[in-house]
This record gives sequence, C-alpha cells and structure tokens, in this order.
Amino acid sequence: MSVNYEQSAADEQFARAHKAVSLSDDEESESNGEGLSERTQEPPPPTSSLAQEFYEEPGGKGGGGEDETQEEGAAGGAANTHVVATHYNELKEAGRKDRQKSKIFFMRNFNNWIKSQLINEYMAQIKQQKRVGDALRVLDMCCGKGGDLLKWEKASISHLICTDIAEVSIEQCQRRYQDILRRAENSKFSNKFTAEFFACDSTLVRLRERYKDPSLQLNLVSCQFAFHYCFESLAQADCMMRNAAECLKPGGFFIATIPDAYEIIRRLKAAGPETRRFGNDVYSIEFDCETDPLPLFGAKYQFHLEGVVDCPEFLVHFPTLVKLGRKYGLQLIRRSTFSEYYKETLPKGRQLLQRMSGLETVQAQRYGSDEQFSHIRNFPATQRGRPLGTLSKSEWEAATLYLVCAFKKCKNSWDANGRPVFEFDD
Ligand SMILES: C[S@@+](CC[C@H](N)C(=O)[O-])C[C@H]1O[C@@H](n2cnc3c(N)ncnc32)[C@H](O)[C@@H]1O
Repeated sequence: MSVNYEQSAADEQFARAHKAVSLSDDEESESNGEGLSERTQEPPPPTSSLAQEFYEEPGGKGGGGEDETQEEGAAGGAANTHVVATHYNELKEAGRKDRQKSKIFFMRNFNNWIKSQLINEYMAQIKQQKRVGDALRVLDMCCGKGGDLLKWEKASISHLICTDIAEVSIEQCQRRYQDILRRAENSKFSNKFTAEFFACDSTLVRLRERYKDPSLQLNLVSCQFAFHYCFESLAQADCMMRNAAECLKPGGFFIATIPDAYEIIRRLKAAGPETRRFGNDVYSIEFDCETDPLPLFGAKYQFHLEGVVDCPEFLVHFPTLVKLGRKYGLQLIRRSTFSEYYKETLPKGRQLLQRMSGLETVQAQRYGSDEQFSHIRNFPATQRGRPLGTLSKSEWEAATLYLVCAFKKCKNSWDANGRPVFEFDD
C-alpha cells in the first residue's frame, strides 16, 4: 500500500489545529501569512486524534479521543536531550576491523553514500548559482564525530560550522578537522577550509548567537540522521527549524535525512494490534508513548541499531515539518524515501557506491543458502551464477526506515511591522 504524505485534507485540519499553538517563543514575531500561529476563538481539534489520522496510511481508520487537548505536545519539555547527549558521548568509536565485522557494515556505508549523493546534489546547485570567488559556507548541525568532514572537503567549501549536543563528539570532530588540515599542507589537491566548533543543544539554543560572526550567511545547512530529536516538543522543533533556516541565503538549501514516520507506523501496525515493538536482528523500535492515538510531538520510541544507537527518538510528522519550514522561509523541494533516492541517483552515483563499499558483493553459493539474500536468487545475473552487489534483508529493512528531504530558502520582503514576507514559488 502506498503512503501519501501530502494529504491535503489532513494538512488543512492540521493547520486549523495549530492556529491555537504558538510556534514561536516570541508572540510578537509570529505572523508570517501562513496562519500557523494566529490565535483563534475556536477550540482546536484534539492533537492526538489528528495525529492518529496523520500517521496512518491513506484509507486508514484514524480517529481518537475527542476530549484530549492540543497543548500536550507544546507543553512537553526537553526531558530527553540529556539522555541522547549521554548516549552519544559514551559511544565508543569502533576501529576499522571491528567496523568491518559489524552486521551493519555495508548499511552504514550505504547510508554514507546517500549522504554524499544528497550533499553533492545540492552543492552542485549552489555552485551553479554562485559567482567566482564567492565564499561557500556550510552549517553541519548535529555533526557527530565529523563523519561528513571529508564530504565538505571534497565539496570545496570555504567555511564550516560544526555543532552537536555531545561534547566528546565535537572534540573528536575538531581533531579530525585538524588531521585534514595537516594532510592538506602536504597535498596540492586538498582543499583547505576554515571551521568553527561548539557543543550545544540545537533544539534549545539559538545557534547564530554562538557563531564567530552572527551576521554570516550560509549556503547550505545539513542535518543528517538527527533532526527527529527535536520532535520531542513543538518548542524544540520550532527552535531547531529556526536554526536551520535563519542564516541561510535566499537560494540556499537545508538538507536532512530523517526516519520516515509513516513507514514506522506501517511496520508497527503490520506487527500486530497489541504490539508496541518491531524490528529484526539489526534494529528495533519500541514505542514508549501512547500509540493509539499518537501525539504530534513527543511520539517517543526507543531506537536500537546494532552497536551504534540505543536511545529515545521521536516521530517526525512530515506536514508539521513542512509547516515549520515555511514559517522560516523554507520551501520543501524534495521528499524521497531512501529506496526512491537510491534508485534515482544510482545512475550517477554507481562508481561512488562501489568505492564506498555501499553494497555487499554476494557470491552464488551464499545467496543460494542464506535467507538474508534470498531476494536476489531470481535476478537474471544471479541465475547465471554471477556475484551480485546488495544489502542483506535486515540491513535493507533498517536503511529503508529513512527518507531524505531538502528545502530551499526563499527570498523575502518586509511588511509594515518589519516582519518577513516570504516569496514561495509554489
Ligand atoms: C545518528 S548521529 C548523526 C551524526 C552525524 N550527523 C552523521 O550523520 O554522522 C545523531 C547526532 O545528533 C546529535 N544530537 C542529538 N540531539 C541533539 C540536539 N538536541 N542538539 C544537537 N545535537 C544533537 C547526537 O549527539 C549525534 O551526534
């Protein structure tokens, strides 16, 4: 069954419900013509009942308790960020040998390839727009240990801002950057770029106030495998979106990889009516919150991924993400599941995928006997006994929990009260 995120009827209902919720910490600066944050006399429909409809596949039954209130999401605090920070601070970086032995070695490479494809796609567009000599500035929000530093180097950027809630990760990221600089000293081909690093919670802190130059303009903001942490509450999601958007130049992009809430709910339902947990031998998801009905914010689950993640995460309700983006001048230009993005970008990215070992080469004797590779048994190449590049079933199930999305920062004029009026072109 297909899942449609652009449910316009549901979307309208959502917009009406959110007229009663402030999407800003500053009541004065809310109105942007989107009608998102106006106060209304009407009592809002219950959040949870709305969420139930939104998270379901089209044609699903929806509905829920009529007497619950809209406030629960926004009122929820940032109770989990310290748990997340501690988890990532304590995460030991595995050596190369251990990584190669991991059950998700190829999936991690595959995910890394998806990030490369996404970064390359939007950097290419930025480079087309820019004039020779213009600086190329990037914010890597929730950068972790700096897994994307080499991608930024290859993209020939001029300045990078790296920030993450986990101090230990930021320190490691900074050390990796110093290594890149040292290598660049001895190489004609490396690209040197300046960088700044700081640890902070992007869901609670206004990042621009921490930049060396708070007036700086960014070309690209990237938030990989992390934006979902802000969906703990409306206030946090609003803060994170403002951080993503406010320093972007018009024409700049915000790109992200996030879990696909509809896919998660589809799998939860497929697991059985009373079930709160599903997964396989490499990942599991267990809901900590009420699942029937689901809240719009704070839809919390425990995510476990073999050896690398074990902490609370939150469903990202996609229409809400889009609305929040528009509040800050970001227009959605791409939403693709990993599976779709893989198919779309493979023709251009095949060589890179090979170089990054994003697929496992499986020999004939193995796919004949191993259930993890039974899906390729009937491929023409494998029928002729040839080796084939693929991911194990378990890894593919984990990888296809995610989607990529991209937003474009729109130009704005100013209204009589000095508020931005964004010029969306859709
Ligand atoms: C799965 S890791 C991804 C790291 C990196 N973006 C990558 O793709 O390799 C998620 C990262 O988000 C960071 N994070 C989680 N919540 C955060 C928050 N509220 N503010 C800033 N960083 C956060 C974690 O510390 C962790 O480094």
